Amino acid sequence: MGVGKSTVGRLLAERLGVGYRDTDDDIVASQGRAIADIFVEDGEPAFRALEKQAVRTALAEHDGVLALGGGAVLDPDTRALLSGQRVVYLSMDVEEAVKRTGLNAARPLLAVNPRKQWRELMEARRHLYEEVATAVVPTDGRTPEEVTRAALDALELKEA
Ligand SMILES: Nc1ncnc2c1ncn2[C@@H]1O[C@H](COP(=O)(O)OP(=O)(O)O)[C@@H](O)[C@H]1O
Ligand SMILES: O=C(O)C1=C[C@@H](OP(=O)(O)O)[C@@H](O)[C@H](O)C1
Ligand SMILES: [Mg+2]
Repeated sequence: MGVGKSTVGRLLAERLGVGYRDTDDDIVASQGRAIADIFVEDGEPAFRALEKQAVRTALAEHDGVLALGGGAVLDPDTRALLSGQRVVYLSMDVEEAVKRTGLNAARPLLAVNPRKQWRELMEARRHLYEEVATAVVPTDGRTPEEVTRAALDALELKEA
């Protein structure tokens, strides 16, 4: 969360001259509610079910760059769908994460004690990110443009 998937995903799509899509945006559009409201009103399991369907639909319909939410990889079927795709894992350390997400109430899982929550989520998820990734791109101390360039290099893709 907060590493720059949505920001860099959009830039990467621009550089490649392909479309961009973000499963969180798809969920917000189809539900007509913010992510935080879905968590509060329906709970996390309901959000994960929507997310699983959103990823499945986007992977079937969309040919370009797709940004996922940080928890999408928790679902084993989603991880299976990602195999055979180019998947970039953007990484950062906890202090950078707190800077990027600190004052933003849009991420319900970081609403209370963000530093501790972020560390715990990463401990639980890091191996899943590593499992699905075909490229790992560190983002600490890099601008979104620099991260995008590093992602293009890691994927061995050229700008359009
Ligand atoms: N490389 C970066 N350096 C500094 N800030 C960044 C960088 N990438 C993204 N951000 C900022 O961090 C916040 C979270 O970015 P976002 O793209 O929404 O992350 P994600 O989709 O991974 O949660 C935004 O305010 C964004 O402008
Ligand atoms: O990591 C997570 O569990 C989540 C990440 C968020 O997306 P970003 O990773 O784009 O912030 C969003 O899907 C939701 O708040 C849950
Ligand atoms: Mg995002």
